[in-house]
Amino acid sequence: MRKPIIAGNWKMYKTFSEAKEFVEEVKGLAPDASKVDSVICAPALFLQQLQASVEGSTLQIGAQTMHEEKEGAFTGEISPAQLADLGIPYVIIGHSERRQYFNETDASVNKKVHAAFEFGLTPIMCVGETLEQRESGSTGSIVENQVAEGLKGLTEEQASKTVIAYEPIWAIGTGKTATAEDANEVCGIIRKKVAALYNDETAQQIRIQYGGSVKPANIEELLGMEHIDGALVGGASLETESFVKLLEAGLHA
Ligand SMILES: O=C[C@H](O)COP(=O)(O)O
Repeated sequence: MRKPIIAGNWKMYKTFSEAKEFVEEVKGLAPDASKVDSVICAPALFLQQLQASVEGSTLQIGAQTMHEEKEGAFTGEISPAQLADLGIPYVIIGHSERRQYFNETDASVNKKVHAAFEFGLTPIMCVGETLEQRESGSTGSIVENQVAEGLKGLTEEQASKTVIAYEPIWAIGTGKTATAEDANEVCGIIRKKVAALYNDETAQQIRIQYGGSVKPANIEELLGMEHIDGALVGGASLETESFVKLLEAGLHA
């Protein structure tokens, strides 16, 4: 039985005051951590204070990206060592917006995933196809390739601890959700690929999230699917009420 992981990705939304107020309100409402992993991936600027404010609660704080090097002359970047030093447990790697606007590639995603493990962080590695790729029937091969390249060189143990977020790019922030069946089919392809790259045990352990216009109205159906173990949520993670509902849905998955 895989533990569901519901993660909000705030992207570049919220001021620090808004973020702190949100976390203060939600931290007492997050489910038992032995049943659901509840995560907010906040802007880097807020991580230290939010991490301090969730101490002792079941709400966890994650980062939205990081550099692959431990340190160096990389103006504006944050390193895995810096995140680890703050006690941040999760980091999103290779979100489609990072791939699209910040030139991240499967090769850089792979370096970052390795760096995350080196510093004790759990990567949430994003994969997903464009609308054009879906319409041309290449979703499966695109996603399989992203998974193979992203996990390249990881040990079996590391691979089993990686969280993979399947986010069809055409469903992000558009209100268009993949049907639960379609999302499950691609998550199944991902699990099968992990089995081929490693083995069945690793494939059964790895957690796969769906992301793309997830909201309280559709999360239960998505989480009811065999291969969907959680959600990576943008818009609906910005309001306390809807985020808490998403976390509660994790309890019934
Ligand atoms: O990381 C989250 C995804 O980009 C989904 O965003 P969305 O829930 O606003 O569609």
